[in-house]
Amino acid sequence: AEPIRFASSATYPPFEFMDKDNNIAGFDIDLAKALCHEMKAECTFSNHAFDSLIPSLKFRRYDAVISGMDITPERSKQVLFSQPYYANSAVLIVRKGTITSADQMAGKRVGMENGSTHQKYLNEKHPEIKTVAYDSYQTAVIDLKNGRLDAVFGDTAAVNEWLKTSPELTTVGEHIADPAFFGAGLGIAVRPDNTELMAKINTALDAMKKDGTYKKISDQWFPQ
Ligand SMILES: NC(=[NH2+])NCCC[C@H](N)C(=O)O
Repeated sequence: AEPIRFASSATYPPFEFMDKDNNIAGFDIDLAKALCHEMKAECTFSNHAFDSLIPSLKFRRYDAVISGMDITPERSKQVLFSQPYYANSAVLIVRKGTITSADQMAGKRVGMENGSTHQKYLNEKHPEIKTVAYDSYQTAVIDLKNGRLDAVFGDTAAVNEWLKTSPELTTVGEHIADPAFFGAGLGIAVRPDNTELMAKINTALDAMKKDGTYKKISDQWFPQ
């Protein structure tokens, strides 16, 4: 059988990142590997810029995208999403002792990844904030630390991971989960005509949610 080629943007721990041995790793990767085991399929993984994932999926460079990707109405016009596999929310981070409340954000420079739902949300809902687009969240966080940005806006689970290694940063304001922008959770995407693969993925997800495999992987990456 042909392998299933998965693509991710591996700059977003704990979802996907390059580990110290330069292997792609993370919650999404472990989940995809378990899915492939369940589907009795061979899987490969590759790393790309986040904003190229959907266009290259359409060009058949790979078969599926798993990349901390929100299931949004807009993306659903271009790709077919699986059932949600993770419920998320978004939050702002700043350097401690700078901004203390979300109502101080007017005119501030906020970084986020190009093509992300966070970018779209801020551009549409908060035109008073100056958005700065980055190739990857990793670079945005570096610029927040060195003062080129006032804040970074990202998924809560990813933000929590950055905070672990950046004691000088902290969250500010509420967690945002507006479904019009952030959808119904994270999903795996395939081409719209690939209903066969999607049916297999959803069946495998159901089985893994039922037999405890999903919980085991989730507990490992998101310890309570
Ligand atoms: N692997 C990544 N870099 N993912 C970024 C995802 C950001 C956000 N959850 C979105 O769907 O737009």
